[in-house]
Amino acid sequence: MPLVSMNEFLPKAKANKFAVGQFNMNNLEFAQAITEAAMEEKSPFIFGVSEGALKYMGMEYTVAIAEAAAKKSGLPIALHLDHGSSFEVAMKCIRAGFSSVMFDGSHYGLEENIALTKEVVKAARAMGVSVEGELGTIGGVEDDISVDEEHASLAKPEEAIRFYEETGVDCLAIAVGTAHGMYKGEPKIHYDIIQKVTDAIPVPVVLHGGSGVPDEAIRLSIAAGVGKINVNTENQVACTNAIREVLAANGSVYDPRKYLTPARNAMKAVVQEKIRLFGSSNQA
Ligand SMILES: O=C(O)C[C@@H](O)[C@H](O)C(=O)COP(=O)(O)O
Ligand SMILES: [Zn+2]
Repeated sequence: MPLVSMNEFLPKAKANKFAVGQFNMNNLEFAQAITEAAMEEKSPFIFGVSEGALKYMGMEYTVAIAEAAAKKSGLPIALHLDHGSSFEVAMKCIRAGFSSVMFDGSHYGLEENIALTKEVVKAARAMGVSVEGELGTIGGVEDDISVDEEHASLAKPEEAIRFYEETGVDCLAIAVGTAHGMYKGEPKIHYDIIQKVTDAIPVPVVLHGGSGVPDEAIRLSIAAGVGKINVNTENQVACTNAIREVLAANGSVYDPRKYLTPARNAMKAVVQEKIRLFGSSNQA
């Protein structure tokens, strides 16, 4: 199966109240772990690739790995640019084979964010590629760039509704209290904002910063209208902890397969648990 746009599964997610996981791809082992977990769960999923990860893996390898995963699994998989910073980056990804892009204009004023996102939607739609937009500022560390809680700001429902109406994005990330990276305490999620936006627009709300959010908070977010959830840090932590454990037990190991296999298994377990929690098992 070729890579698909998020519109292959997000409308179904919104209608049937489940969420599709965006699991960030940082290297081959991440891609294998995510794909194996999704195959066992028969779940659609999204490979999220940040600009930093793209620089690390290289465009050709990234697209080739995602295409190989789609071909091997037969699952509906979207290859999605995560937090794309410009029209140019989005177009470069689409030309290389990405089936979905996020344009993150959240650091611009509302008018400029709308205008820039509209341009991306117009170009992407012509090529059958789905688009995610973002409104409000999500706290934490995203692709090595840190936004402290003081500068994080919640999305305003009326602005989010207007943003959707004017841009026509396929899903909308809004700041509702989650943050990128692990939490010190528990995140305070504003379900009322999710619900107000969900009731007024036909596309799902996206929850960024999915790592470390308690299961019940995830369930309540999905019930309020979240249809796509991004997870990266939990996989990074699982991967690195597994490697640390192997090397701590045997410092003379030098074959990467000896520590990357447990790392891959640990990430697969994380993804499988998330897929079950999100309710997307057997939705492929
Ligand atoms: O940091 C990245 O490279 C990706 C994240 O921004 C992703 O979009 C996301 O929201 C995942 O959040 P996390 O699970 O808290 O890492
Ligand atoms: Zn994010």
